[in-house]
Amino acid sequence: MTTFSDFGLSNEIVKALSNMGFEEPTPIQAQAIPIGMKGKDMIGQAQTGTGKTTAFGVPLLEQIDLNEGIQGLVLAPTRELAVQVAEELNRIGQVKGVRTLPVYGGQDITRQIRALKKHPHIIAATPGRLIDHIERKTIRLSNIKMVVLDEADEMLNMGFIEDIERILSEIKGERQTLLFSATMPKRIQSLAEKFMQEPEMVKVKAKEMTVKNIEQYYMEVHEKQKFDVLCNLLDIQSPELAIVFGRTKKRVDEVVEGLIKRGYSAEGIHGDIPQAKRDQVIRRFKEQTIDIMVATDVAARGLDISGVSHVYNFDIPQDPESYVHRIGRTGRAGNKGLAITFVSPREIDHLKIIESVTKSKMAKKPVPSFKDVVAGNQQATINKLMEVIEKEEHADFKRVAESLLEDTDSVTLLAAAIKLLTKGPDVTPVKLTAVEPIRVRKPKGDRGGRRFNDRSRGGSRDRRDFKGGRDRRTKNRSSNKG
Ligand SMILES: Nc1ncnc2c1ncn2[C@@H]1O[C@H](COP(=O)(O)OP(=O)(O)OP(=O)(O)O)[C@@H](O)[C@H]1O
Ligand SMILES: [Mg+2]
Repeated sequence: MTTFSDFGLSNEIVKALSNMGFEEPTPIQAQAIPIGMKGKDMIGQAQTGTGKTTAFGVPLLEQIDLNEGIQGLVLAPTRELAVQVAEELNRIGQVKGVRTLPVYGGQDITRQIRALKKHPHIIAATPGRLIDHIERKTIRLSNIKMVVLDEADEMLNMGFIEDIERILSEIKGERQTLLFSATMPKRIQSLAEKFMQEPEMVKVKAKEMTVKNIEQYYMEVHEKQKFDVLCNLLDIQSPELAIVFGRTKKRVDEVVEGLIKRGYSAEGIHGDIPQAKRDQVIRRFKEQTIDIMVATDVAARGLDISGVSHVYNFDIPQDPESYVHRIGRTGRAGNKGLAITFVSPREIDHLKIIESVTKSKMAKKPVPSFKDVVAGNQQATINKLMEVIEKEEHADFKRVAESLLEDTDSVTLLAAAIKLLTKGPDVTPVKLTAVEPIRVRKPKGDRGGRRFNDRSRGGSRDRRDFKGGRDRRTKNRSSNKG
């Protein structure tokens, strides 16, 4: 068995990894850490949830000299991801004393400037805000030894290329550049050629782009039925935590509103929601104060939230990469997960393209019948009853129960209790604006498909959703949006 100590790491880092419960390196870690430690440039690809953060984090942390300034830089496409990467690097780096600071748009810049004065060693940033700091001279990149582009392909999709170029041009001298993602569209090649020196390709071989421990299904659902089917599934499957992906910000808002009307605890996250609120939603979701998070693709990449048992694609994703990343929010670090994609009848061709590019098959699952829903709700009640018994929360009620049993038999009493506790069909009206189905557009003389690999030319994605929200750089710097 390979262990982390086989890589010639410092005792502090080995200890930190063991404190985190990482007993052995994952395949991408086993391949990437030795190459990273040699100082080589690298392109790393491995499936979602397989530990890419630690794969680049360890060689990065090992290079840090505690007496120097900012020496490492991780760029990420979204603000939440920058925060999460910083958290993970801080956990691994703490025994050694390495400090990582997240720097992202939407957060008070003076607060960031104050934090920068405490001399972090590594910055995990979204490109737009980092450029703000470079311009203000509150961050200097002159000592940078290593740059990591996490979710590099997504940063390209979002049009961050110029920002990245600008940032890298600020870094003089020798630098090691790493580029990581679960998906590597061909376009990455040009990025690599431009910014990297003879990069090693590290790819964890897998037949499918998605991990095996995620069960994948699709349901053929008419637009108008989607909301009721979602509610039924939530009742039947009672996910520990669920992420529901919708196509647009408006869609997310409407689904959240509908879910709340029907009594679910749900909140939304998308690019127009103020950063403080976005942070709060993520926090509440992690703490399981809410158990459903409805999101646009802003939450599709990199987020690692334990307990996410179900992903529902309320709207089918625009492209195969998005599908891979969305469903990859479940089934992480070897856990099981379930992903269900709603497909309207006219989107079946689009579904086939996703299946063929990702080389994974989604089994068709029938929409739940009325009987399934009733049975599901009853089962949920029974689970709740058994949980009370297990936790011994019923002691105070024993006396009442005994006195009730003097006049009524136990089966009758229990049946009445189950009836009372079981959720009936909730038909509270919910209004959703219909979205157009995604159609496969076949270019002349082409059977379609391939072009979906290359989103930069596809252009069908709702870009408006990303403005500001995904830290896109805006012209108006003073708004501090990027
Ligand atoms: N060696 C290890 N042993 C056990 N758990 C690990 C190990 N390495 C990482 N993990 C855990 O696995 C989870 C997923 O890791 P990470 O977020 O780095 O995945 P990823 O490959 O970057 O996924 P994505 O493509 O979705 O960004 C995290 O909770 C992390 O703490
Ligand atoms: Mg990641």
